[in-house]
Amino acid sequence: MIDFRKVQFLLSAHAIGQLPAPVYPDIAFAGRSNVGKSSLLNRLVDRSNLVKTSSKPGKTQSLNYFLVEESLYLVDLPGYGYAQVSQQTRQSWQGLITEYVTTRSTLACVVVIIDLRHELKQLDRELVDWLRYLDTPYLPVYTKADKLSRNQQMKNAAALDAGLTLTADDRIIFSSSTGQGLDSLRSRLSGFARSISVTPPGEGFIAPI
Ligand SMILES: Nc1nc2c(ncn2[C@@H]2O[C@H](COP(=O)(O)OP(=O)(O)OP(=O)(O)O)[C@@H](O)[C@H]2O)c(=O)[nH]1
Ligand SMILES: [Mg+2]
Repeated sequence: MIDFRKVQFLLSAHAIGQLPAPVYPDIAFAGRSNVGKSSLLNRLVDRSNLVKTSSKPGKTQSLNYFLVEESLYLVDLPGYGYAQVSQQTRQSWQGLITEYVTTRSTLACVVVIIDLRHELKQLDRELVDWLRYLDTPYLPVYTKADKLSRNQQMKNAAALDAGLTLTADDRIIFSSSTGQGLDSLRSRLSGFARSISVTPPGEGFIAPI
């Protein structure tokens, strides 16, 4: 399994042209603004503050790349569905994410992070439908589980599963606060990372003379 703790910040991309060379698989983290994407990333890599989090929505505004163990990129995406930013800003985020997901050939998985406390939101549904349509691998993660009793967790997860037409095996119940679901998350993401082949740096095609 990949050691997610061997991680370093690489770069922040505000345009597709700024992405790093596709020499490792990408795992991207998507979800509504303030759902806990950056917190999940910090828990995944076992750092309290590698990725900046905030109680105010709209914190992450670019594609933030982290490199794990010279083997994998983790990509923190800006959140969607936050009404307090201007229409123009929202559309430029949306445009960047759309272009990223549709063109990044080494995208191994989009982790779709959903708040376990709430009913399924239309934007979450649309994201999952869109990823299915594109045939892009994705992993739903229901987060903030620590805010609910075990009973309520099961009840809410079943409702989200039904809304997304998933079974319990297809998703993970998670908490960044307690670490619930962390082992499953790491092992599923290791599997996704192995599922696509990329050309590692230094092993590019050499033209015959
Ligand atoms: N109790 C609890 N709080 C959480 C959890 N995950 C995130 N939070 C809190 O939710 C708030 C938002 O977390 P972030 O990780 O910054 O959310 P984000 O999705 O990256 O937000 P944007 O970058 O603004 O889109 C913060 O106050 C976190 O402390 C969790 O699993 N449990
Ligand atoms: Mg964030």
